[in-house]
Amino acid sequence: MKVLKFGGSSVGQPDRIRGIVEILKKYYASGDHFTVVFSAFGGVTDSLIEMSTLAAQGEDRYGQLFDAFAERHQQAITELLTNDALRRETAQQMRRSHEVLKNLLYGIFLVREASPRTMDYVLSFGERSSAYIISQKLLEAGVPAEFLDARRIIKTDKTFGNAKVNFEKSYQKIREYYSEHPKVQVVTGFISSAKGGLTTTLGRGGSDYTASLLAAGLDADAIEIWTDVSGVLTADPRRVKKAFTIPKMTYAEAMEMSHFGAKVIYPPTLMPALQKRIPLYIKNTFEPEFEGTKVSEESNPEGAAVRGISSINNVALCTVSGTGMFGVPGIAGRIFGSLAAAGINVILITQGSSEHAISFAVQPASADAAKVAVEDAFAFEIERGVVNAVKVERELSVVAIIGENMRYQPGISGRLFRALGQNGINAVAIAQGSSELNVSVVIAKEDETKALNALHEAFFLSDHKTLHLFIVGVGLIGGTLLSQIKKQNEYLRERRGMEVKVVGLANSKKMLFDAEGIDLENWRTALQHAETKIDLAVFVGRMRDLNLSNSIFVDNTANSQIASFYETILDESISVSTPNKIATSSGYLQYQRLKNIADKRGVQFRYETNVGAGLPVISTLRDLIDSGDRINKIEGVLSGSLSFIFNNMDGSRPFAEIVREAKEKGFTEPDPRTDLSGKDVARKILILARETGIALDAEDVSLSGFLPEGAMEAESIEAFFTILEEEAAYFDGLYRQAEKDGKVLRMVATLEGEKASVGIQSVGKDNPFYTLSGSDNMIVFYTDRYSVRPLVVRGPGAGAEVTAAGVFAEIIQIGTLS
Ligand SMILES: NC(=O)C1=CN([C@@H]2O[C@H](COP(=O)(O)OP(=O)(O)OC[C@H]3O[C@@H](n4cnc5c(N)ncnc54)[C@H](O)[C@@H]3O)[C@@H](O)[C@H]2O)C=CC1
Ligand SMILES: N[C@@H](CC=O)C(=O)O
Ligand code: NA
Repeated sequence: MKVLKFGGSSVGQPDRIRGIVEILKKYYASGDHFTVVFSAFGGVTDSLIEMSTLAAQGEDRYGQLFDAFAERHQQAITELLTNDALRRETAQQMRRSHEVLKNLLYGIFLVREASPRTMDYVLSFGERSSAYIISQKLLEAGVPAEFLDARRIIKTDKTFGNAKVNFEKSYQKIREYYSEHPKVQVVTGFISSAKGGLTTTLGRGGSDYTASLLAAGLDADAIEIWTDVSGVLTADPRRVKKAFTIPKMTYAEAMEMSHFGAKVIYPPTLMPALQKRIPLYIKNTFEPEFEGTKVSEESNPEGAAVRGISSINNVALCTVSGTGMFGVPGIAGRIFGSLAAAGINVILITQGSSEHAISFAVQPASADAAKVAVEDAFAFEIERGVVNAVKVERELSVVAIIGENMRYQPGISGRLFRALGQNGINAVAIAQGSSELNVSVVIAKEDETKALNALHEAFFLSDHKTLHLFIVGVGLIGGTLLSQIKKQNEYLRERRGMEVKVVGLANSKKMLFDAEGIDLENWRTALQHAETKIDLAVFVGRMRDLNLSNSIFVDNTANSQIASFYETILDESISVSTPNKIATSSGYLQYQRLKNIADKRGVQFRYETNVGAGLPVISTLRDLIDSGDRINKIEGVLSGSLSFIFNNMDGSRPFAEIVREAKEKGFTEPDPRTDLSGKDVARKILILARETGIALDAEDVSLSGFLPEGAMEAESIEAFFTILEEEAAYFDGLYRQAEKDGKVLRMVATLEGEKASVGIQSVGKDNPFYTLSGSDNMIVFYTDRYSVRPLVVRGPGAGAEVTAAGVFAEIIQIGTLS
């Protein structure tokens, strides 16, 4: 025997009922024995409450509500039943029943009173109507169904509104009734009766309770709760898009999930079934083939540690503290005794081992009453200053991870707090049940959704996460990065379980946001037509307000203003990845500060492409240092554009033309003067010095350039090119001089001890830099371990594809770390 229950919105409309009838026909055909419980049609219970409230207030508007109620049921009969005789009979029976309700409401209207006892009677019309109509429909569909008014079998006391069940008597009645009625019983949920035939109701979740009582009374094999969601999900799908159905969970886990807000089942009412260990299935009326969730006593110590994540959206945290609490027995008893006496429900309790403070969370509406209750109880101590006034903090949420297997697996809390920390979410209070069934953390309410998503990723999708990118600068590097992301997204999704979403985009004119991810097919047009002018303060504000997990800010500009926002961004616990060298090569203190803020916030500040573009230069240096090597000297060709230019000088073309080509190939900075002056190289060796641990500033790098005097005074890039053209002979002379000696020109940067220098050199065949070609960079590390032969990193050190790829790889690394 199985007990099925269909509730609320899954019995909202006639076509949904037809779907349920299909499900039940299959059951019947399969030969299974079953009985089925129905709630009132969706919204009906609320409207019954409203009409009786209006009637009790003497408002004759109740009549309109009643008419709509009667009409809705008649309509359902007309739409559902096709057999004329059956339809007429059903309609008539309903009219008779509703006539009673109408008289009842009139009575309420006359005496201006709807007592709980009367209310229960009024409410019973909801379930009696739905179950009756559906039983008739089943009959018509060929299922030998029979309407059963649960008042005949479920017996309670007279606590109207929330009656206490007399289990023995009810079970006996259930067994008797079912043994005498072999047809498929279609039962009213929620309603019951007390001595004298008085109608009672079973309180919140009442129809689940009815199913549970029937199952216990009949020693059923299973209960199926059919609803409009696909079982119990790993998290609330409205907040966590990637939530998925939990296939199996224990009763204890299900209870814990529902305590923390998962509204799918209401376990207190399921107790009778749980006591008899009857497994419970939660299934979706809209997806009947889907397995849903099985709740039973089977535990699976091998399975995932965390079963689900849940939250309570709005709580207040009250803290009782004071020196007078230390080592004094009975304090907790008095606090919670006073709350119980005031009828205040406590959601969560935490106590520091110092015993100086006890905090508890309550519904915000109870916070003031809780404060008064506890302060009254401790009036004497408060007066003497040994206990402080109760502190109340509001606008908080509780998030909880739930699972029986947590007790077998160490490191769960570590993962929990790491996920929260990396997303800048502060834990206001922490509680862990000693059963280890849940760990709850109180956080700011505004962080709730982000926390749920971060935790969901950390526990369920460790091989699946979404990175949220905010990209400023969509020129050469930024634009290339976007097309690389677009091309690679599918691979990342499928092979790395990583979704890269660009949620913010800006150039020097406009900015654009889409929390669902900007379409990378059309971003150019979308950005061009975006409504909002660029304002980086506003951009950063949006990042903060969107509050998305795994947010990364990517700066693909060469702009110093953008760089000046890194501090705020990192402080918001958002990682930064950038090819822009401004922040890392400006003031040393600011550079240090950014690194420290990133450390403090547990986020990443990364800029590998600052030196050698996509080549692994900074990471190699870090690895050497971290593993205990000592850097004695770094020597390098660090400019891709200068490399290209020198490698292409052969006396046949004017210098300016080669520089133009370097610019067109995307090797130069947006302003090529930065490259040609040697400034870009100076910045790079400065960054390497800093990474090595040497506190240098830009003016400490000695730079000797090779441009003719006055060239850098050019007022624009074009004017600069004109000078380069005019000075063709000068550049040709440089080349010819080197060539005569069998040498080539190289701009070489050196860091030795604490001295950094940059200058042009003519190098011969014996020099390792001689063989470089194209836009090659070469960085040579002389260290204690690499002393006889140095460690060398070499390859193209500029260009759109390699640089964007370096940024992209860095983004993925940040994502993997978070
Ligand atoms: N080209 C290369 O090989 C390498 C370049 N880099 C660095 O990459 C960065 C980008 O270079 P490119 O893409 O060539 O520059 P670009 O000039 O092509 O693009 C710059 C982008 O930044 C935007 N932008 C500028 N100022 C802005 C502001 N105030 N607010 C918002 N957006 C602004 C522009 O609209 C444009 O979209 C530079 O910092 C450069 O040093 C680093 C390594 C290699
Ligand atoms: N303009 C730079 C690009 C890399 O930072 C260069 O030429 O090396
Ligand atoms: Na690099």
